[in-house]
Amino acid sequence: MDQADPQWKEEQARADRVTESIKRTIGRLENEIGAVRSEAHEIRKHFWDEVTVNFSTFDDIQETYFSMKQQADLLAERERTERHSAEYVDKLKRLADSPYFGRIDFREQGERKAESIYLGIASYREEGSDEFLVYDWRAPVSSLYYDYPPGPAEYETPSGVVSGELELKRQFIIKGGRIRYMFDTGVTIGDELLQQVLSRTSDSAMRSIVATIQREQNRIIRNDRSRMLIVQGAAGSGKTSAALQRVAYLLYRYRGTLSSDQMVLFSPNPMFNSYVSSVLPELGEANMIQTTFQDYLELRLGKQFRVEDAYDQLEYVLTREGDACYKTRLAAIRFKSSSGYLALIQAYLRSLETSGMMFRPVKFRGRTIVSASAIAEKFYGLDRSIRLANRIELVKEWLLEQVKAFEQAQKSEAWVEEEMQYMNRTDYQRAYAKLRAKRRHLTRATFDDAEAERDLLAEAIVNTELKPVRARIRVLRFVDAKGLYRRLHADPDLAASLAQDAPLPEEWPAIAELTVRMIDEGRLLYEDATPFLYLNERLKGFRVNTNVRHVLIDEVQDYTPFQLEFLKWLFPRARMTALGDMNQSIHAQDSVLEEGDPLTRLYGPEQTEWIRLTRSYRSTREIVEFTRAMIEGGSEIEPFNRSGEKPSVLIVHDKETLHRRIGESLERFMREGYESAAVICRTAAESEEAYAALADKLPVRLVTKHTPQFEKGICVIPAYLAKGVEFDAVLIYNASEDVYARESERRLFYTACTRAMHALHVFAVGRPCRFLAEVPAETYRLEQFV
Ligand SMILES: Nc1ncnc2c1ncn2[C@@H]1O[C@H](COP(=O)(O)OP(=O)(O)OP(=O)(O)O)[C@@H](O)[C@H]1O
Repeated sequence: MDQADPQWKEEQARADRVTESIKRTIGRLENEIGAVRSEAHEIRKHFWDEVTVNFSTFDDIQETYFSMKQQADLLAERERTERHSAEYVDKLKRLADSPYFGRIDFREQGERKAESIYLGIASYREEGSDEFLVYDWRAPVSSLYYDYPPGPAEYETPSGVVSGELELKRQFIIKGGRIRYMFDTGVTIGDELLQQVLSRTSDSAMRSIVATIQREQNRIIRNDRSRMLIVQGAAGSGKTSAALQRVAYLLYRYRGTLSSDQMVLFSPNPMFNSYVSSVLPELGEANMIQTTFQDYLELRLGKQFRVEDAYDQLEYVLTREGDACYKTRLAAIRFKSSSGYLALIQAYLRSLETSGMMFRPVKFRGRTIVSASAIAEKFYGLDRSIRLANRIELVKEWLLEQVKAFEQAQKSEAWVEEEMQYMNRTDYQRAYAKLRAKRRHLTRATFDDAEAERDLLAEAIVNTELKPVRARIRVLRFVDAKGLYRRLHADPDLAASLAQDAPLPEEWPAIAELTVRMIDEGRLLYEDATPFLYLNERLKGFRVNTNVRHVLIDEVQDYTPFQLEFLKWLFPRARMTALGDMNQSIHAQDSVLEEGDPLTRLYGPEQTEWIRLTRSYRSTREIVEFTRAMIEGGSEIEPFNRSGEKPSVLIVHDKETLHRRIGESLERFMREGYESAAVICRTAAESEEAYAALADKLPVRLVTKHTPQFEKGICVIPAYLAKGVEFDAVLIYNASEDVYARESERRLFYTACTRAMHALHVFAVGRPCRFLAEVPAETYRLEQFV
């Protein structure tokens, strides 16, 4: 449709009316905010004038308290009103620029006339009017827009299903109040608009997809039945986008009972956090909590061990093939990430209920207050039906009592006498004042009594000195989780006797030896971090977070069954949304998305729902046709109909030519107006090499695991850090057969190539790797440079 069309004119006239109305409301609200702000200012200024302060009697104190509280409440109320109105004004300003993106005409069954419903990022109606000029995209009726082409349609409301006929579906792009594009859609929604949206160059960050959400994505966004929602979707199929829209939807659907700090998104790395952080604010919502699993591990284990991170583990796998322990390490990663190892640890925990617990003695100044064996005796003397963690709690109380008895006995020890001699006057008086406060019956006369005085001071000294002992007991330091984990590896019979259902891998003796060596060096390998933490928490009682109601895990294929089990324990009141693509699992372990389906087992099939996404929106048809040929089952991936140039495979014979050609491609991409390009490398070391070769000719940035911010421009990045993000143009640094030599790197390579939106250049020094050899020749252009 073009601007001369009478319908276009009609729509523009309506858009003008709506924007004018919104602007009027903004003006009115801004005045109101001004008034409330100055009222709050006045309250603050005259706060004490309005408060009667009198502390003479109990009644006066009470009155003072109430009058202060009244003033404070008044102030808080004004501040709240101001904040809410300001937030609403921000939302309205966005609406004034682009009030809506869709219109549906829906005729409800039994009605003669259809109602026109306009959809935008928030609802809007004029004050005093019942008519919604704009409906929030999350309102029940709005789902018609996403779910149906014109024809019979229905939508769910809290009070039941509403059926009828969708007579029109129209899409708009409105900017600055002007309609830029307008389409009526036929069969599927959004194709034309989606074309528009997808063909532009990338911003520095991810955007909301509110105007073009697809039907399958809408199922993810509005799903509020299942405890566990698993989304298995092809690269670029909109998993992350749908997850973020889902957060916005849930905040709307459960407004008043659900807030953004009750939702947590687990991201693959900190840079990804910054990449997605503007989507929710763009929709006028506050961001959920964003974190990484690594952050959590560091927080919990960082004091006890030097914990290897996921990237160092991956770098090891990719670069240290010649290492003496390489095979052992690979076997360790595979086994320790499996459900079999989880079962082994669970069997170990069960066995500890009857025997084998390890404790550390409670000591003070080199003397044992309670020995490890006495603790064990107490522990196993307790009723065996009590859970491990509860028994440990009881032992804790018992130990504190033992320390109390010990404290009494210590008062007459020589060291106490000695300490007393060294006490200066201030310490002395302070100790006395403290004791006096504690024991109100203490009188001056008692203090004069030398014997009593000595006794009291001795008590104070012993008490202070024993504080750290009690603190250690309270944090359960007497439970030797490290020793227990070590023993599982050090005692060859133990693991074998526990692993009855799932046999140990044949490399177990070597794995066990490696783990013991690491623990003795104060180190914990990444594959041991979560299992160790799991054992520790199950023994000591999980520190759970009951506030969180929704946990979203992106790139779930890179999690182990352990980590997922862990998150389930950690957030006992949360629903989980797990999004992933098994073709993008980059670690050496089996992916949870395929290995015996541990994801479904987590909450059981009744509470679990799977949604599959097969359409890829990120890349052009040509790029999808090229990349999908690299993976098994790739033919199921459907490209969205958007064309671009064919990917290029460029073969060079030396690094010098490689760097020159990469430089030329990059210059061309920038000339063509691409805003972001990435030279994707296999490892951190290769990234450094590429960066060193390119940095003096081009404005490139090197991305490392510490890079916090996603920015546009050109970057050099290892493949595993490019997970989840996208670039207008991607250049694979060196896809030669000696670089990507192993079958196990297929998915890493695929992940790297699928980051490209519009252009993909794959370089290879010498013969290209096997993954390229398998791709049909007609899907790419081959260039050779001598
Ligand atoms: N319905 C949609 N409308 C417009 N753009 C979309 C839609 N769905 C996805 N996209 C775009 O496709 C690109 C890929 O989306 P997203 O990153 O969410 O996919 P993903 O499945 O998480 O990808 P990956 O697994 O490869 O990281 C993004 O640019 C996103 O904006």
